[in-house]
Order: sequence, then C-alpha cells, then structure tokens
Amino acid sequence: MSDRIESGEAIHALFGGTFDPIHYGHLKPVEALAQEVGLNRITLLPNHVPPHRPQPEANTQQRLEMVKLAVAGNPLFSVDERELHRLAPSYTIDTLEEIRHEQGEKIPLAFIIGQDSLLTLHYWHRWQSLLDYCHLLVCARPGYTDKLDTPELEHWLEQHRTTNIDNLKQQANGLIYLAHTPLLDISATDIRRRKHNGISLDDLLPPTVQQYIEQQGLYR
Ligand SMILES: Nc1ncnc2c1ncn2[C@@H]1O[C@H](COP(=O)(O)OP(=O)(O)OP(=O)(O)O)[C@@H](O)[C@H]1O
Ligand SMILES: O=C(O)c1ccc[n+]([C@@H]2O[C@H](COP(=O)([O-])O)[C@@H](O)[C@H]2O)c1
Repeated sequence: MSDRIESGEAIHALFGGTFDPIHYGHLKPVEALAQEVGLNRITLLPNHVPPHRPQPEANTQQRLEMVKLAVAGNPLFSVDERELHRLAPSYTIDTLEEIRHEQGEKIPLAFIIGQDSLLTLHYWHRWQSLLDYCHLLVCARPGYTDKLDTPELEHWLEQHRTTNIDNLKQQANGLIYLAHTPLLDISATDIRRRKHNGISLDDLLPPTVQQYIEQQGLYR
C-alpha cells in the first residue's frame, strides 16, 4: 500500500484519545504539529472503551461534548464519533482499517500520539501492522524521552523513522516522525486531581470546557 505518490498529497491526520477531559496539552502541540508538517485536516477520535486503562470518570457523551466545545469554530479540526458506537475496546488498528478503506490507498493518513504512547506502543493490538495503514506522528511530551526500553520497539522505530516531512506526503503510510512540538506539562490525570482538590484549572484547558466541567459537576 505504500506506493510513492508523485505529486504529494495533503495528509489526513487522526488524533485519538480518551480526552477525560481534552486539554491544552492535546490541542497546542497538535496545532504546532499542523504548522510543522503542513496539516490542514485533523480528525479527533474520542474513544468509548479505552483499551489499556480503567473506564474514564466523565461518561462518553460528556467527553464527546468537551471535545466538540474545545474545537468549535476551528476549521483545522473535526470530530469523528465512530469509536463511540463500538462497545468493544477502541483498538486503533480497527479504526485505521475502516478509515483507510473509506479514503482509498493513495491519501496519506497519519495517526498522532504523544511521546508517552510511543513508549508503550508494543502493547497495542497488532501494533506492528499500524504502519500498514498510516504514518505515526509523535508529539513531544515533558518527562518522556526518545529512548525506548524495548529493543524490538527501538528497532522498529529506526526502521521506519523519517526526518523528512516531504516523505510523509509522498507515501500513504509506513513512516514515523518525531515532531519538535512545544512541551506542555498538562495531563488529564492532573486536571481531574486538581478539580477533586478544588484547585484552579485556568490555562490548562479552553474556558468553554472549563465551564462545561462546572456545569456538569465533573471530577468533584
Ligand atoms: N501534554 C501532552 N503532550 C503531548 N501529548 C499528549 C499530552 N497529553 C496527552 N497527550 C497525548 O494525547 C493522546 C490522548 O491522551 P489522553 O486523552 O490519554 O490524555 P492524558 O492527559 O494522557 O490522559 P490521562 O492523564 O488521563 O492518562 C495520547 O496519545 C497522549 O500521548
Ligand atoms: O489499539 C490499541 O491497542 C490501543 C492501546 C492504547 C491506546 N490506543 C489508542 O491511543 C489513543 C490514546 O490513548 P489514551 O489511552 O492515551 O487516551 C486512543 O485513541 C486509544 O484508543 C490504542
């Protein structure tokens, strides 16, 4: 499937997450990534049953609503609800298979993850097949280095890594790009903990999402 595309095609980037809640640690690095790589289309994919973690605190509808509020009016983003209709764990490979089927073989598809997700990628369902469907774009995250503990993952990264952005547009899938995005020390875990402890969430997530959290009485 990784035929070269002579003219270079716009990349359709996907960004999956539990988003409990969505925050600036998601939005700002990904917006910077769009600049760095030249993305004009990012599809957010909130999951229903996250594969490798306990059920989220906010329910699926609330997490979806927060994602929608966070990107309302921003033409870079759209929201795809397909994983919400799946009762089984939201394995990324299943979603990629579907989207690749819908978009055809030529469009470059990319799945965005944070550095922490890269470190545990070898636990993902059929992880070695992910690149059959997409590129992986990895955003830097404070506290996580490029050093991978597992030789198998390290080898896989070295085999597929590119530093050339043009390659991401000329191939439909198969590459890993470690981006130079800004480091934001924000996590949903910390936001939930702050809210439990009555600490301000200012500057951690969009005001509309903060208002929604208040209004719904989330993370008390
Ligand atoms: N501050 C951040 N910088 C870079 N990437 C991030 C950051 N926060 C989350 N991500 C990435 O966004 C994706 C979705 O993350 P997720 O919704 O689990 O957020 P989280 O803040 O890590 O949540 P939690 O603290 O509940 O584990 C993952 O690929 C994760 O690596
Ligand atoms: O496919 C898998 O096995 C898999 C394992 C862990 C996480 N993921 C996906 O990776 C994205 C980020 O996950 P999380 O748990 O950090 O929100 C989200 O879209 C998950 O569905 C996917």
